[in-house]
Amino acid sequence: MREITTKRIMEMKGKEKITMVTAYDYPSGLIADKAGIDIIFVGDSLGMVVYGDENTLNVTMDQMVYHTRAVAKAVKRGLVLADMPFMSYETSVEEGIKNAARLVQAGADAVKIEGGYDHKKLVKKLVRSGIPVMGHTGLTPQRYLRLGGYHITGETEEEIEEIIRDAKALEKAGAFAVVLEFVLSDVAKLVTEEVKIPTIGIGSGPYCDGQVLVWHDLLGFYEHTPPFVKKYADLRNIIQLALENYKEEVKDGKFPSGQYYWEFLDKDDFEKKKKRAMERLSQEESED
Ligand SMILES: Nc1nc(=O)c2c([nH]1)NC[C@@H]1CN(c3ccc(C(=O)N[C@@H](CCC(=O)O)C(=O)O)cc3)CN21
Ligand SMILES: CC(C)C(=O)C(=O)O
Ligand SMILES: [Mg+2]
Repeated sequence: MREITTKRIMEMKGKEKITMVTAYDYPSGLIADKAGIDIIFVGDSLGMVVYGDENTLNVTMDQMVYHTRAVAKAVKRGLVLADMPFMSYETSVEEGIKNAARLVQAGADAVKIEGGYDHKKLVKKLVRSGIPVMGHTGLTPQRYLRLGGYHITGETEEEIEEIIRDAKALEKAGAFAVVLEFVLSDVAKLVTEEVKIPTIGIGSGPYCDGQVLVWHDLLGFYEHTPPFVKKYADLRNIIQLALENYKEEVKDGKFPSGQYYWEFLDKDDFEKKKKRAMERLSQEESED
């Protein structure tokens, strides 16, 4: 059992801000855990930031299982959360349960689904089966085609109603928290006040109970990140400089220098062994 449980996350509401970051492999899981992040999240943003797709719709259960396993091996303290990918829970409650179980068996402590009200039956069944669930409302990227892109949410009264309805349905069904993605901050504040479960914001302002960002965005791997991202490091530039340096040193014959390779100390010994090896080779060649 890891130190951070869904129970601990729920108790943090109103007391301590919840921190969450995505991770997709062993080294990122290790670093996020060592940094003391509360929730280490294998998001389906995987499809975009790791696999280079323009949306998250091509991510498969097999990919989520594979990446969850790598992250789970690294994380000792934080809560490991895994996204349910597109069409892994929409077809039926049974399908959703089966797929959530695969993520748990790969090492996830909880799963996240997009939506709330539409999936209350699934959430209830998962929680009863022992699988903690996080919901997700506001901008739901798995509805990319219907939404026609990634836009801010909560501007109309219908949208405000839908976001609150989702959050309340999730709370009632037993979800332990809800992500509010790209929601106007006034609306995110209202939702945070209206439900007892923690709200975790991304692009939704400071009134949420916690914050989540995508690994590649906050570490500066891209030029084009969503407008709500603060870049805490410029790793793309650091990595590019390191690679250019490596390239130059190889081209100039500076790498590898003495400390990075090994040679015979006794050159006579080498000459003897070389002679015998070469003789054996020409013997074999004449036999072929
Ligand atoms: N790397 C990454 N970071 C994310 O935060 C993230 C993903 N990928 N993929 C899934 C969703 C999609 N997200 C996004 C992506 C782009 C915008 C964005 O650029 N919005 C622009 C244009 C919106 C419009 O066309 O109206 C904006 O200025 O708001 C917002 C949220 C957030 N999520
Ligand atoms: C943007 C976050 C909340 C997400 O769902 C993901 O990274 O997949
Ligand atoms: Mg996601």
